[in-house]
Amino acid sequence: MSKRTKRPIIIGVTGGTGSGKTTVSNAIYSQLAGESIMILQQDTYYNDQADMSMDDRKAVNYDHPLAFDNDRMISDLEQLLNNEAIDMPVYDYTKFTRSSETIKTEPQDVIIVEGILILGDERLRNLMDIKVFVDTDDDLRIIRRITRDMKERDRSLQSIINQYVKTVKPMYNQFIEPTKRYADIIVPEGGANTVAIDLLSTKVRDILQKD
Ligand SMILES: Nc1ncnc2c1ncn2[C@@H]1O[C@H](COP(=O)(O)OP(=O)(O)O)[C@@H](O)[C@H]1O
Ligand SMILES: Nc1ccn([C@@H]2O[C@H](COP(=O)(O)O)[C@@H](O)[C@H]2O)c(=O)n1
Repeated sequence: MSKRTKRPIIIGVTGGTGSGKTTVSNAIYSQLAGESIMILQQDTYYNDQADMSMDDRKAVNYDHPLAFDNDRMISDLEQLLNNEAIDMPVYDYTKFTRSSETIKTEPQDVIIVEGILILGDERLRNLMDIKVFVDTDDDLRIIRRITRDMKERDRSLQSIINQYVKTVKPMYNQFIEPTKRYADIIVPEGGANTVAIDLLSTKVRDILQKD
């Protein structure tokens, strides 16, 4: 596989929590195995909260645009676009902050940018070639989130319900759902939508082959 000389292709994949963004991104990644491709998750760019107490960290509204360090994410993306490696942050949900380690990440021809609020920032939108909104019913999303957060993010059922009612749902309605209008493609049902995943992978392969 030879590397392209052109600017990398950036695909933005957004949608509410539990909609299937990670599943869709991983499916596109797998379909394009053999190509030069990487995934950059917005979650790893949550603000660094190492200096805050655990109680204060738990009280943060993680579904508000100000919870993210978009400046760093944009600067990392620009570095990748300039063909430079980045020190990608690592996020630890169980500690509610970034880990002290970073992962040295080389630039790739295809960059999938995935996260709940990536289309809310015009600077991020302007970097994307294809913008995808994964659209899944709210009831399915909360069911999936409960299962996942109890298993993978060390959360209790009660804490998930409290957070959902207090911030996750209202912020989705206020900040995330309205970004659907910026999407080029709306994918119902997320990872189960193999037709949409095939179409997206074919489109990206097509762009790569034309260069
Ligand atoms: N179509 C599906 N059917 C059942 N479970 C799913 C489906 N898609 C995703 N999941 C599960 O739901 C959870 C959330 O999916 P994920 O892709 O991580 O969503 P997001 O990244 O949007 O939060 C994960 O545990 C995942 O395995
Ligand atoms: N410390 C944190 C950080 C984020 N969250 C929640 O994660 C959601 C976004 O990630 P998805 O994979 O579900 O899209 C977001 O809704 C935050 O509420 C958290 O609970 N704790």
